[in-house]
Amino acid sequence: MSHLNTRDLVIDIPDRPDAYPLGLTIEPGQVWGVLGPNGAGKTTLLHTLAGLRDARRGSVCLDVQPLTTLPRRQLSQQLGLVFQDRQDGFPATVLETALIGRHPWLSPWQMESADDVAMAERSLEALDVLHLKDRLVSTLSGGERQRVAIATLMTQAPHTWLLDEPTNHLDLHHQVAVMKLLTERAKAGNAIFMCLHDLNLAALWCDNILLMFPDGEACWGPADRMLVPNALERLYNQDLETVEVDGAPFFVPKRS
Ligand SMILES: Nc1ncnc2c1ncn2[C@@H]1O[C@H](COP(=O)(O)OP(=O)(O)OP(=O)(O)O)[C@@H](O)[C@H]1O
Repeated sequence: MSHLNTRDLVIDIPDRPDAYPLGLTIEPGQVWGVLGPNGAGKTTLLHTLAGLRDARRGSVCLDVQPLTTLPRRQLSQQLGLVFQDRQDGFPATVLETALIGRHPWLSPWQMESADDVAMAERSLEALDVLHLKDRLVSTLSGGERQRVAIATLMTQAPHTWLLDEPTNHLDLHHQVAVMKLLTERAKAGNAIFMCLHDLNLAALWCDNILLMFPDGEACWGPADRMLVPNALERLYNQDLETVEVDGAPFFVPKRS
């Protein structure tokens, strides 16, 4: 299995000075949470890790091979991305959308097999949207669409999963279900790297945390070392109260 890693990576945010260089190794079995205020560069980082944006400096590698030298198809067998926003390019059903996840594994013009369909259906079931498989994606609610996007990534079955705010639009039950699913995938050997806005979901489910500050500073490491009130208050410019629930910290914003 390939490890996604960065060497002295400086993401490219136009008109901003260089941010702190990132030297990350995203190991199989790990669940990473990326936290930071709006505009800190979380999505830019994710897109850079996926090879969709050029870095300003440094490199992103799968093992020792720079992403830029890998054919797109090979890359999408190794890593996949759930975007923060999606546009419906053309009318497609939920099942057809999930099956797009198989494209990196098929040759040009090859039709999906019964195994591919079964895999897509298993993913839709895991995300609790199988009952919607014949519906047009354009008719779904925000949370249903989000779950279809994660099911599509699951159908793609890359080693490394990059997710931009995967719990966006999800109700509480489905937020927990998705975090559980991601943790299970990590236990099965996948590497999970996601941007989150919910500190408490990060505290409950992530074992590694990257904090991205608006001035370009960054720090990363085990969750218990990163999720400390002082750092988080500075990160969000927001006073926090911390309580412990089931052995995990729970952060509540102070009203004044
Ligand atoms: N093509 C671009 N041209 C100019 N500025 C850009 C471009 N793309 C992104 N930016 C800016 O880069 C900064 C980082 O954006 P990014 O989407 O990575 O932040 P984020 O941390 O994901 O924010 P959010 O929490 O709001 O999703 C923002 O200030 C954004 O306006």
